[in-house]
This record gives sequence, C-alpha cells and structure tokens, in this order.
Amino acid sequence: MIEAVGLTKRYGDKTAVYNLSFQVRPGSVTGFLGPNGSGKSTTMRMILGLDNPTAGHVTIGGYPYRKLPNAPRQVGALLDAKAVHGGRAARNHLLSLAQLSGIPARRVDEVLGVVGLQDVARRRSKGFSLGMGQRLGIAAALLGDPQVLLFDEPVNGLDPEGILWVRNLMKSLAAEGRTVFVSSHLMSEMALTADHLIVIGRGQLLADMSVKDFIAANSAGFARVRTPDTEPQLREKLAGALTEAGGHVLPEQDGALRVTGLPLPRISDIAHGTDVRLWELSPHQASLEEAYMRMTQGAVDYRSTTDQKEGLQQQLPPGAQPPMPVPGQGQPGWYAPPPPQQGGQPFAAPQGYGGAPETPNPYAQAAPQAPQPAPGHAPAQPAPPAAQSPVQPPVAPAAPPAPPTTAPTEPKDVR
Ligand SMILES: Nc1ncnc2c1ncn2[C@@H]1O[C@H](COP(=O)(O)OP(=O)(O)OP(=O)(O)O)[C@@H](O)[C@H]1O
Repeated sequence: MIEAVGLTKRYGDKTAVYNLSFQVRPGSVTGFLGPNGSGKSTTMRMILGLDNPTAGHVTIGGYPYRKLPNAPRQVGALLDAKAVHGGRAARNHLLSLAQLSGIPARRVDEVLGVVGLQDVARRRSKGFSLGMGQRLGIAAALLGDPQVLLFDEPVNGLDPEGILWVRNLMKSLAAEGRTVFVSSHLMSEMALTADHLIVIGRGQLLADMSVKDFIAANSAGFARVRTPDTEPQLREKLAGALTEAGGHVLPEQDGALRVTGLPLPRISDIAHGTDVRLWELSPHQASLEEAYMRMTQGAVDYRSTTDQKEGLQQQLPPGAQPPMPVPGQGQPGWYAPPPPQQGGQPFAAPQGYGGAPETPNPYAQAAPQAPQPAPGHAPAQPAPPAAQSPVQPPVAPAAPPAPPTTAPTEPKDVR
C-alpha cells in the first residue's frame, strides 16, 4: 500500500502539492487524475524518493522509498518513457537495470516478450517511436516483478491495440493483488481501467473514491427525449410542458432534449398528455469525463482562448458574410503563410530580420475589426447552438461539490 500523509512540495514560491493525504490499496487499479500542472508527477516523484517533500511524508508498505529493502524488487515505475540512454539497445538498457538490482538476465527477455518488443530488443531506443518507448518503460517497471507499480501516463503514444493491452495489463496486475497507481488524462480509458480514483487540483485532494461513486457524486442522471425531427413545434411544445412541470430542459446538439428533475414515467405521461409523440425516451448517466470536468473546472490552470485570427482575415466589404470553409481547403479568403520557397516569409518577421524586406508582408494588410476576446478566459468550445424558447441554452455545470473533509471546500490556490 502507498500512503501519503500531509504531503506538501514547494519549489521556491511555487506550491506544487499541498497537504495531500491518501492511500493506494492493493488489489485494484487506482487512477490518479488532475488537470495539467496539478501536481501528479510531483506526487509520484515524492512517492519514489526522487523529490523530498517540503512537509508530510509518503510511504510504501510502511517505508519511505529510500528505506525500502531492495526497492527495485518491490516497486516498479514508469515516469518518463524518454528517460532512457538512447544509444543503448533496448535489451541492454533493461540488462543494466537488472544488473543494478540483482535481477537475472533471463527476466529481461521475459519482460521484452510481455511488452512485445522482443523483435526490436537489439535496436537502439533512440530510434523508437513514442509507443515503443512507452513499452520499454513498462518493461523496466515490470522487471523486478514488483508488488507496487506506478505509471505516469502509460498509454501516451500507444495505438489502440497498445491501449487495450495496457488496460488489460493494469487490470491483471491488480487482480494478482498488486498495488497499481496510474495517472492519465484519458477519461474514457480511466473509466474502463480504474476501480478507484484519486483526483487532485492545484496540488490538493479533490476526491478519493470509487469510479462509480465519483460519477454518481459529480453528475446528475438525465433523460434524453427525442421528438419527431420533422415536427420541430412538437419539441417546443414538449419542452414547455416539461419546464412547467418542474423539469430542467437543455437542447442537445442532435436536436434531442436533455431533461433533469423529472422521472422517466412522468416525462412519458407529460408527452402523452400534450399529445407529443416520442422517438426516444432513455435514461442516461454522465460519463467519467463529464463528472471529472465538472469537479475540476475550478482547478484548471491552463485554458485555451478562442483563436480570433486577428490580422489574418481579408477585409470583407460592408455587409458581406465570410465564406463557408471548404473541406480540406480551409476557409476561402483567409491568407495562408506563403511557402518560403516562393520568396515569402513563413511568418511575420520583425523589421530588419533577414529575408527580403521588399517582399510585402501579407499580414500587414488591413485586418477587419474582429471581435475582441472577452477579458479573462474564453471557452475553447464554440458557442452552443442558439436555443429557442422555452428550451434553456446549455449552462456551465454547477460549481464542484464540496470536496471530502480532507480538502478545503474550494480548491484554494496556495501559491
Ligand atoms: N522542478 C520543478 N521546479 C519548479 N516547479 C516545478 C518543478 N516540477 C514541477 N513544478 C511545478 O509544479 C506544478 C505541478 O507540476 P506537475 O508536473 O507535478 O503537474 P502534473 O499534474 O504532473 O502536470 P501534467 O498533467 O501536465 O503532467 C507545475 O506548476 C509545475 O510547473
């Protein structure tokens, strides 16, 4: 078992991990989730004794990693698949690790087979693809046949077959009674792989519960209701009746309605009472991804803004509409950087910067007055389709519920 108690890590005035307490138990796959920069890798490094906590402590089987007797036989980890001597053949890389830990050479060939790299075992790892590098890192983690395994983004770069293989590997390791702690940003994959989740945001614990409980606690079930596409007025009529009955109705992109606050039989009765035929009435549970987004939305450090393409758009005559994008050709009427071979500068270069100063800079042309981004962050997603009354436009999900008592109510930025 891995146990962290009050784990805190500061780098100068930056607090990467703050007062983190959790346990990772044997016999199940525990997913470790959190937005970019939330402190997952830092936590894993502290578990492995690669970083010292500023406060608190973390143990594996009751010992700090550095005090574990024969640690490489007890704990295996994949932190950074690129942390390999690229000039060394894959087999030699594993052999050197094995020798350092007193592991017999035949085990190297076993793990090469397990990860499917036996045919390239004598090739230098610097020529490996991202996915092959991941497999080599997983082989290194398995080398000592350890009881505790940590994987930081193990499916990064793997093809679908590789992802399925990692999923089954994690599950089988856990089924053998091992402790498996795995970080990932792929929610759909975590939903299929993990039994339990530890979620952090800005270095603090947001959740420590089973996947099932996490989804139930952070998402509301809803009904999908679909009326005949050919009669949009029926959809409006039903939406009005459902709203009047106390339901909350949101339009889905495909024209269906997402209804919360009313049980399915009641929705059916209301549809019958208003003489609206239904093409679909089905119960739904939000996905792990939706639940995760809902929980972590207040703890995301890096958000994209909408690309306004300022200065890249041709000026349109007053009243003209921008042309429709052509599949495979981008947006007609939008400048693309001229190829450098034709004397153009690939990007707008500052005055006096090499190139040919007499070449007119295509970006210097008058740009239309594109709308300015709102102050702060703009959502990465395009605006939802305009809703027609009485259907409410989709709204941002509610603020994350109060995290467990081990964490403050709001993920406070402790930096
Ligand atoms: N050696 C370091 N020196 C200074 N700051 C660091 C150091 N290592 C990590 N940090 C900072 O600590 C925070 C947590 O980083 P960490 O890599 O642990 O996050 P993460 O959850 O693993 O992110 P990602 O999902 O993007 O991999 C980040 O803000 C990062 O910039």
